[in-house]
Amino acid sequence: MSENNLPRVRVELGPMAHGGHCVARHEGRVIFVRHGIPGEVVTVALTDAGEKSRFWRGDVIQVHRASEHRRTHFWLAADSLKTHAARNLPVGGAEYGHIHLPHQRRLKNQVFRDTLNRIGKLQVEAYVEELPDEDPQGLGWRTRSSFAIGPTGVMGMHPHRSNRISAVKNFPLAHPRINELKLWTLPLRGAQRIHAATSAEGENLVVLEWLHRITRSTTEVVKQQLDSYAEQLHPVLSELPNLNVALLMVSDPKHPSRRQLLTLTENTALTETATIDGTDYSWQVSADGFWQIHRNAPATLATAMLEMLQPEAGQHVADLYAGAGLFTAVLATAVGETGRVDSVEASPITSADAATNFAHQPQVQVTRAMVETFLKRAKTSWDAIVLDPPRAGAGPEVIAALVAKDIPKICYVSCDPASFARDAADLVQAGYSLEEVRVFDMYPNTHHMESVSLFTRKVV
Ligand SMILES: C[S@@+](CC[C@H](N)C(=O)[O-])C[C@H]1O[C@@H](n2cnc3c(N)ncnc32)[C@H](O)[C@@H]1O
Repeated sequence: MSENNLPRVRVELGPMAHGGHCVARHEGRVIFVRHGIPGEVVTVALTDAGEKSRFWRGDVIQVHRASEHRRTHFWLAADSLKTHAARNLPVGGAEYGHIHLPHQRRLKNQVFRDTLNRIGKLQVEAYVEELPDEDPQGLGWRTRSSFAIGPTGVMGMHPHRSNRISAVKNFPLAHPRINELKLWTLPLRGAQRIHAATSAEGENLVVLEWLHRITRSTTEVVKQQLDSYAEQLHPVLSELPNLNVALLMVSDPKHPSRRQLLTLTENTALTETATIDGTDYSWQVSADGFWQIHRNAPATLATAMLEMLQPEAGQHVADLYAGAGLFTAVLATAVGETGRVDSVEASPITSADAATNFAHQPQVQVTRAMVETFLKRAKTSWDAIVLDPPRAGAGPEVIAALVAKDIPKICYVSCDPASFARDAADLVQAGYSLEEVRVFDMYPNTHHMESVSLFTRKVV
């Protein structure tokens, strides 16, 4: 038994797989092992090892033959060797932190290539690119971070696939301005989550969240709770540096659209800015609206999209899964007032941000709709589209609708190689060529990556 009283096995680690674990075998069973590096010989504490399970899961707790690419983890809370030795579990969110950064990128290369081959039967050579102005250790890039709050008011994070909360203060992947807020010193007891963000302009945002059923009969109770919490928080808020937006939010865990808010500041949204292809842009992004989390992601992704799609003045294009309109803004500049951009987003909050952001650009039409529904209703087609779906990907229904529209160029922005491989295979099967793929190390020290790809309609 390990220090955590978990059963343990000694194995040699095989290749890195999609999801951030190495694949190992023990007595005929597959084990998904986190916190290792392919080729290492390690002892694994089994965190999930049901007799009937098809495969097991575990964490490396001891290294017998170390990879030359192993380094001491930069963060104790996520260090598997040290947390297990202290009878604890590593928190998620920095599961590649024990690997030198260049080797993290080599592993992501291999995972991207293998996933596209295994799921999509596509042969793709991609080189994982570092973002401009990246920290040498890959730290301090997250402009958005969320933390759990325990029953005693302690701020923390969850270990992988666990409900436990391990206390956390400074989060090395978070932007230094988020750590400077010292969120753990706030009176947090009673709340369930705290979210923080810092904009490109250096303005900060804090949202305290409670999970609570919201019905007609609880509305008044919830309001009283928020008012009483606001009284506790008011004196502390003035101490927080550059605080631009502070919000208390109660969300109904069963009905995510039911929320009650109390705003403690004049503003309810951050202003994000970026310079792309020589033009300065700004976007309003609401406290709980979507924005890319790496500080250099907006400019990097939008530039890659422009280079691939090369939209021209007068064209009719669409930005699907548009969020607050990162790609919409640069597309609107490219097509100009004689062109048209359809910007489609399902979230009411983020779509309202987009409506505000493009209120004075007649060439942009913002539509709040599910992409599936929008495509079914659309009577026209487009010269080119951008597709930036959530992790689950666009899916067969959307891909089939796009194929039916016979769109010459599709730029697919993806944060998940597996769903991208499935959708890419469907596009290729339907007659598109995968012309170009770029993969970005947009989430250093985690297993995640982002890709931007261009598909063109084959001329027959
Ligand atoms: C990965 S984000 C991209 C947002 C934007 N392109 C950006 O870079 O800021 C995906 C967006 O799709 C939205 N979304 C998710 N499912 C959707 C659907 N079925 N139809 C429309 N929008 C959806 C989410 O609310 C989110 O804003």
